[in-house]
Amino acid sequence: MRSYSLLASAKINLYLEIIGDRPDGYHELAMVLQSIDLADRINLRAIGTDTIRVRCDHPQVPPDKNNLAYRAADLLAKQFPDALAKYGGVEIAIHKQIPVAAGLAGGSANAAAVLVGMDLLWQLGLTQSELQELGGTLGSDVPFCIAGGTALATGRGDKLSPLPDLGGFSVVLAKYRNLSISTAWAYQTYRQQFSSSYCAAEDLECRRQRLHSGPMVGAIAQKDRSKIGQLLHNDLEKVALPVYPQVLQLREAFESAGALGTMMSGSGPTVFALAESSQQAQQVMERVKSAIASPDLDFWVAEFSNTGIQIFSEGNETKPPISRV
Ligand SMILES: C[C@@](CO)(OP(=O)(O)O)[C@H](O)COP(=O)(O)OP(=O)(O)OC[C@H]1O[C@@H](n2ccc(N)nc2=O)[C@H](O)[C@@H]1O
Ligand SMILES: Nc1ncnc2c1ncn2[C@@H]1O[C@H](COP(=O)(O)OP(=O)(O)O)[C@@H](O)[C@H]1O
Repeated sequence: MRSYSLLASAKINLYLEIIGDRPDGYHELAMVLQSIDLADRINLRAIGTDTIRVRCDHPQVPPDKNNLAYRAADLLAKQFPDALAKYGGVEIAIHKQIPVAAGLAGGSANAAAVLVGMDLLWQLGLTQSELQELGGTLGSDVPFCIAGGTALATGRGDKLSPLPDLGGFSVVLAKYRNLSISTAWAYQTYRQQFSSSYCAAEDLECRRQRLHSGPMVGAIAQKDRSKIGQLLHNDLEKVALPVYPQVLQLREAFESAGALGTMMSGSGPTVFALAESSQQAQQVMERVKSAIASPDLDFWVAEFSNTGIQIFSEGNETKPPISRV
């Protein structure tokens, strides 16, 4: 096969707790990550020359070496020079639906899709854990984006334990179009403000005591939707909401809109709310739209998904991914 088309799912953070510093300079985390069916389309095509080309239809996404999708292809080219010589380079076309720098892991999902797709294109035969090992060198969220579904993520977010699938949840997401939050800024600011309460890397007892993800994991095991809604948590809200009053206002509007629960996703600024059905999600969205009448606010209604990456060979297409509403 000379080309593949893939769908790369966004994620939301149902739970994000910062435990302390890590020797590698990152933060030790406990997160619950969830794939949703808001997805980018990635088309991969073998090309004659030994180059990597990226095209993307989003003005904020660099179509060059800084693109995470490019970096994923380059990583494989360096690891497997014989495959590059045998099969040639690759053209990566990215059709963005996932908003950029939004806390939804769009770039990580694109890198995950390139790793999964090029493994097929170059017939490398890598296992999922080998792909995740490679993905972890590109970004902390990439291993989850390869696996997808519902997972507990620890370490810097790259150590995954699968959790039971949470089918049947709908989710409404909202983001101010021209507002982005840098992940590095969010963690750095958290460190500046809260590092006095961090557990030291070697203090395992402190780390164990700090961890509060148990009730959320229990609620997921029981598929207790209202409990899951109540237990949503994100430590990064503590730095983002005071600095971005429009995100705080959005959170408050969702809080009053009758959803199961609401939270900022990852480093933000996207805010999401969980609903029992797509009908309830639509109602929540309409209430928030009438509470905040801003032309700069974009909304999406999506469903929880149990896959990270979906693969289609050329000509084997399915319904188009979710788009903005
Ligand atoms: C916050 C989260 C929550 O899922 O997602 P996003 O909001 O970016 O989607 C993740 O932790 C982001 O993962 P990802 O975006 O892959 O992060 P990376 O590229 O590995 O790191 C970006 C920057 O965030 C900081 N970082 C990241 C992960 C971590 N455990 N500790 C950190 O301190 C580091 O300063 C790093 O420079
Ligand atoms: N393929 C890609 N898709 C989106 N953003 C990308 C990509 N490659 C690089 N980037 C850059 O990565 C940064 C983070 O984007 P993204 O992954 O969408 O956000 P987040 O880390 O909040 O989930 C942006 O500044 C963007 O320019």
